[in-house]
Amino acid sequence: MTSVHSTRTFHSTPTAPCRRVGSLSMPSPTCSPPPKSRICVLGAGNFGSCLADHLGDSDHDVLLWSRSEDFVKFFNEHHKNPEYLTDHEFPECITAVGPDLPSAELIRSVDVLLFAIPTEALRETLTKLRPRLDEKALPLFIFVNKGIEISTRALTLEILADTCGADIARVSTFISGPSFAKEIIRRQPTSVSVASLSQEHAERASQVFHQPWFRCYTGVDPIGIELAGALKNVYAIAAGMADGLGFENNTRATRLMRSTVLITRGLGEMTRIGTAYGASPLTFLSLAGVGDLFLTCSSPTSRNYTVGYRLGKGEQLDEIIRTLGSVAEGVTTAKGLKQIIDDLGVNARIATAVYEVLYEGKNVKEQAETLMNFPVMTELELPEKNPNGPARKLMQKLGLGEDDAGKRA
Ligand SMILES: NC(=O)c1ccc[n+]([C@@H]2O[C@H](COP(=O)([O-])OP(=O)(O)OC[C@H]3O[C@@H](n4cnc5c(N)ncnc54)[C@H](O)[C@@H]3O)[C@@H](O)[C@H]2O)c1
Ligand SMILES: O=P(O)(O)OC[C@H](O)CO
Repeated sequence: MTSVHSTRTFHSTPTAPCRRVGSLSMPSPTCSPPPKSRICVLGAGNFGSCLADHLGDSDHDVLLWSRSEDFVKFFNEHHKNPEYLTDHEFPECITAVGPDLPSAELIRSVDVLLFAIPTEALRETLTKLRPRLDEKALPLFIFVNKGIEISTRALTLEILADTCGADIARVSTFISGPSFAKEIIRRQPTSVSVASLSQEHAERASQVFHQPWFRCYTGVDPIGIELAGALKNVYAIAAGMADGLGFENNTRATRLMRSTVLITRGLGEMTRIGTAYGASPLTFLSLAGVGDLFLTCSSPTSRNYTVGYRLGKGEQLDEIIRTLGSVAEGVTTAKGLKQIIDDLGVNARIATAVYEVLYEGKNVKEQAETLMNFPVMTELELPEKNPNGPARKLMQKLGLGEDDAGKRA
């Protein structure tokens, strides 16, 4: 078995921090600052850009890869992103690279590869990167996407195993939690879940990101963390739909009441699906679980909530996607999730209703009425842990046994 990352020591040049704190005045870190790392962020959309900015501020050397030649030129000249977060001025220590994917030489020179591209684009990107990886000097792999691949229903952990192999997947790390790019860029306090099958790698990734304004909490249930991040987007679409419908009264208090019910019922549903899948039910109480669900279901800043809201107002999905200007992963995830729900035989009425609006042309108002007309039901039910669930099969693909899965879930 290849010893992934074992030969790698992080760059640790002790330089004076070039930290710029945004609108919020934050105290200096109480812990010692993380060693300076060289990081390549893949994806220069909203999230890749804001994380590059945060990491640059945290005194790391940052390369920001984009597939657009125009972006690379514009960014390096003006230190601004021409398409996303356009008002923000980025620190000069961030260099844009691209449009070709990072070369083997560039990858050998970095400590961290941070992937901030949509889930649907990952398989292709990782497949192309694989031949450029030097197994003796692999960087730390970190992923922040929140989705399920439509055609395979795979989580990123599985996409990674398929494209880069189990050794890399076992030590890759997933960051998820309530975190809007627009707020991170303004240094609003943010806290996230950081999970890997390897606690050591989750801790390393956390050291790279952790600051008083960006707090990291580690865990070893990446399957649960990935599911939570992907599923909350589907419930955010549902919450947006409910608010878009308005039900005659759309005061803030009424909207809050609607989203509170959806969040609570959505959390139960997410936890049921996750448990049947083989994740730990506890993971859905994390920042990536209920934390992100609360944020995304109750904020118009969310693109997924916005998709739902505009559907509730009667707009067509094609038109919403065409004009959104950014990815809403809940739309594709709803499709993969529907297959997972059917395979697992889990009761997931909200996610199913969202799927039927998005892909079967069902009417939003009728779906809401159907949900509200279901008879009395047991409020909380958790399926038995499924010993043959998808998580177990994924663990086997990663060369890990039942005991390993059991310890984590
Ligand atoms: N924006 C947020 O607040 C936020 C927060 C947490 C997580 N995320 C997650 O981060 C991921 C990226 O989101 P975002 O907000 O940056 O989206 P975005 O739409 O703002 O940007 C997506 C980026 O990915 C690139 N991209 C798309 N397809 C690609 C392909 N085939 N190959 C290479 N690059 C490709 C685009 O060019 C763009 O730079 C999503 O999975 C999202 O769920 C976003
Ligand atoms: O804008 P959304 O709906 O993709 O949500 C962004 C983040 O996932 C919120 O944590």
